[in-house]
Amino acid sequence: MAEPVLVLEGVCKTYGEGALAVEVLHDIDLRLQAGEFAALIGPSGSGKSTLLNLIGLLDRPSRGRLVIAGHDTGALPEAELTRLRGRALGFVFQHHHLINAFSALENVMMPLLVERGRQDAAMRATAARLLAQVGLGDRLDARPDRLSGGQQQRVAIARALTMGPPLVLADEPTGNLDTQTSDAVFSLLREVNRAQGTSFLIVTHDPRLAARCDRIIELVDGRIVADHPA
Ligand SMILES: Nc1ncnc2c1ncn2[C@@H]1O[C@H](COP(=O)(O)OP(=O)(O)OP(=O)(O)O)[C@@H](O)[C@H]1O
Repeated sequence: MAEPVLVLEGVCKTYGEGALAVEVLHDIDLRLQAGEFAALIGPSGSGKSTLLNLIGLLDRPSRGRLVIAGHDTGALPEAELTRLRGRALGFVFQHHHLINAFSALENVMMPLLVERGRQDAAMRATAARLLAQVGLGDRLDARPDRLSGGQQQRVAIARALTMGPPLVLADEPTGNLDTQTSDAVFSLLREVNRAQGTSFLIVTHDPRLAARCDRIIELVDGRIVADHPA
C-alpha cells in the first residue's frame, strides 16, 4: 500500500506549564491514506483547531509522533518545517485570506512566487489552469473584493492547490457561505479529491457536509471517540 500522507502516533498537546498545564489532546492515533476525504467533527472546545494546528505544522505536539508525507516532523528544525508546510500542505480557511490588492491570478501564484522569488510564464500558466479548474477561468484579473463569497472561496481553494500538496487541511471551508454556495464549494473539493487524488481533512460543524465525506473522525474532550466511514 502507498505511504500514508499523515500519521499521528500517541500525539498529546498541553497548553501552559507547571500547575497551569492543561492537556487538551490525549494520545491521538490517526492515519490518513493518500486520496482519503475525511471530516473532523466534534463539539466546540473538543480540540479540532488544536489538532489541525499540529497537523498544519503551525504548532508542535507536546508528545508523540507526527509524520507528514513521509517526513517525521519531530526532529525537523523550524526552517525545514516551513519548507514542508509549503510543499506538502494546502490550507483552506473559513475566511479566505486573499489579498485584495492583487488579482485572483496573482493570489493563486503567490505560494510559487514566495518559493521562487520571481514571476515566470510557467507560474502564470499554473495559476490560470487552477483558476479554470475551479470555474474561474474568465475572472483571472478580478480583484477578490469584486468576487462573490463563493468565488472568493474558489480562489482560495485554487491557491491551496498551487504547490500540488498531497494533503489539504480545511477549517470550516464553507462556514461563511449560504447553503447552495456551500454545497457547490464542497462539491469542488470533492472533484479535486477525485481528479487529483489529493487527500482532505475537513473540520466541519455541518453534519450534512460530514455525511458527504468518505470517513468521519469524531473528537470529544481531546480524544478520538469515533472513526468510521460516513
Ligand atoms: N493557546 C491556548 N492556551 C490554552 N488553552 C487553549 C489554547 N488554545 C485552545 N485551548 C483550549 O484547548 C481546548 C481545545 O480548543 P480548540 O480550539 O482546539 O477546540 P475546537 O474543537 O477547535 O473548538 P471550536 O469548534 O469552538 O473552534 C479548549 O478547552 C480551549 O480552551
